[in-house]
Amino acid sequence: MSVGDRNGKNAADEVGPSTKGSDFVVVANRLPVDLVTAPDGGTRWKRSPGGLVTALEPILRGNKGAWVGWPGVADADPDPLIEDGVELHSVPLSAAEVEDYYEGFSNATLWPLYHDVIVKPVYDRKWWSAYVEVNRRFAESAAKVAAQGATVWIQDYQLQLVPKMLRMLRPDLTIGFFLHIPFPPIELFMQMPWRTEIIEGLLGADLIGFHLPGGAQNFLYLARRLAGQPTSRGSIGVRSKLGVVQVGFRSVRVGAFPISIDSGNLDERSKLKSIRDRAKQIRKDLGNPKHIMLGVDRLDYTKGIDVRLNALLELLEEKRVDPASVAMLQLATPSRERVDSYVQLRSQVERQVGRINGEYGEMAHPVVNYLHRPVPRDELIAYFVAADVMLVTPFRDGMNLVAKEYVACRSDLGGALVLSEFTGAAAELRQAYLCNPHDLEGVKDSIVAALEQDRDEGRKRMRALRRQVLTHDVERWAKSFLAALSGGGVAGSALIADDEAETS
Ligand SMILES: Nc1ncnc2c1ncn2[C@@H]1O[C@H](COP(=O)(O)OP(=O)(O)O)[C@@H](O)[C@H]1O
Ligand SMILES: O=P(O)(O)OC[C@H]1O[C@H](O[C@H]2O[C@H](CO)[C@@H](O)[C@H](O)[C@H]2O)[C@H](O)[C@@H](O)[C@@H]1O
Repeated sequence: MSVGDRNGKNAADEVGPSTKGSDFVVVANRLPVDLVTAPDGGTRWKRSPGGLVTALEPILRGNKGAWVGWPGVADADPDPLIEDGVELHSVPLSAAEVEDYYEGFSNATLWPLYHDVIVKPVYDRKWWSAYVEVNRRFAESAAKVAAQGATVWIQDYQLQLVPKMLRMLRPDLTIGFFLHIPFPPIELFMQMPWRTEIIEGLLGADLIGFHLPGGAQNFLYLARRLAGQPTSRGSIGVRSKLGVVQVGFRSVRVGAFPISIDSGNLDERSKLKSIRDRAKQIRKDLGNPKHIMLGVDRLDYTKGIDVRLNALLELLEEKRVDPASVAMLQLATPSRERVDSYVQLRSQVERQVGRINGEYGEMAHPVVNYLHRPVPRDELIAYFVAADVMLVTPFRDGMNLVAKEYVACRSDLGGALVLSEFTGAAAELRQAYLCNPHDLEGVKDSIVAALEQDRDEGRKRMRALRRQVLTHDVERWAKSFLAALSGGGVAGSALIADDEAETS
């Protein structure tokens, strides 16, 4: 489905946006579209249904829904597309805004700060101004699109000021916010020069969702401390026991809603003969090694790609792994390529791959096969089916959907998952080979344990992992958040003010 070309509309989609507005609006940094080059050389917009879109599409369709977001390219402003009752509204960004709001404040300030300061966050006043300005534009766009009394669901760290801005423009709306990345420990968040503005921005929502109870708990503390609002005490549960911040007459609820994937669909696709055959072919192409190890990530310093490569190098050096018996495949999707730390990471990873292959590879048989590009969905599923050991070793990750995707694709109960304790997924996938990415010896031991696992032990682990992933899919995530937003869920009771909190 196309979304209009760069300068005009696609004939099929020449329908104006709804005049009364939408009853359900998703606001996210990105629109679910890609700019593609057509055979005639022209550029066109094509829908790109990621996990979030898949989860929300039925709700969007059933509720005269709309999606507000940036089309992902500087200065692009495609006309609204309407299909099956879902409208896509673009928020255009200039090249300077992409630099200051997206690459700068979002991805060189917030991203590293919220990921345990793995690289040093940059605090730049110009970037902050751009962040405020772009958040205002998103809020204004959502305010125009939403019908009277509509529900608006704002996504992620790029848009933390939108809840408050939108509430001021449209007090009639029900506003939800979900943070897809970790909410940092209090002492790290306190570095942020604009910390109070961010907390107050989020408090414009009626419900603020995090992946894990710990993030929600950190937020409650900061709402007391920085915004001076009384909050509930008591622990927050997973999809239960919500916390409360009292903001004047409004009760803002805070909870943990771990995201997931369309696990049923992956499970089904992974059983297709075409995918099974492709998995066999991949093994053959890799020289029929005894073990295939796989990494699938955006090329991001949070993902610990360097950790697993270091672990593999040492295992080869120590002869705990035989280079003739393993092949590793590392897929690394290019990401945020103009941000310094990402440029450096790419050189580092490519140096490590070169070193391992230089020392341990054979002609036409490298130990590490490295692809710096995204691969088509079915090809990725075939890699998951082929991989004996899946390596997921982030230093910090909000959830990590790749870990869940691998499990969903293993209906054969084969394979083993090595998973960092510092991912959101580790809270649910307890039967993985869990490891601490800061402890290289521990990572090496986990890899060896996964490579050498007994077949029955492996099947037992995979069965338990699959039970979790297949019963907790992305639809359940969306429904549980939206049910809580519309008034469900158990709120914490007693409120606690900052001065009491300090002494209790
Ligand atoms: N090289 C690749 N080719 C295709 N899809 C990829 C590739 N790398 C990552 N993905 C997909 O991108 C998504 C990444 O999600 P996740 O693991 O949660 O991390 P993040 O959102 O931080 O990148 C997954 O759905 C994964 O399958
Ligand atoms: O939009 P980009 O800058 O290209 O980045 C891609 C997305 O990365 C982040 O993903 C996070 O969300 C996942 C789903 O909740 C979660 O599993 C993962 O741990 C997070 O890192 C980011 O949060 C998105 O906004 C980006 O679009």
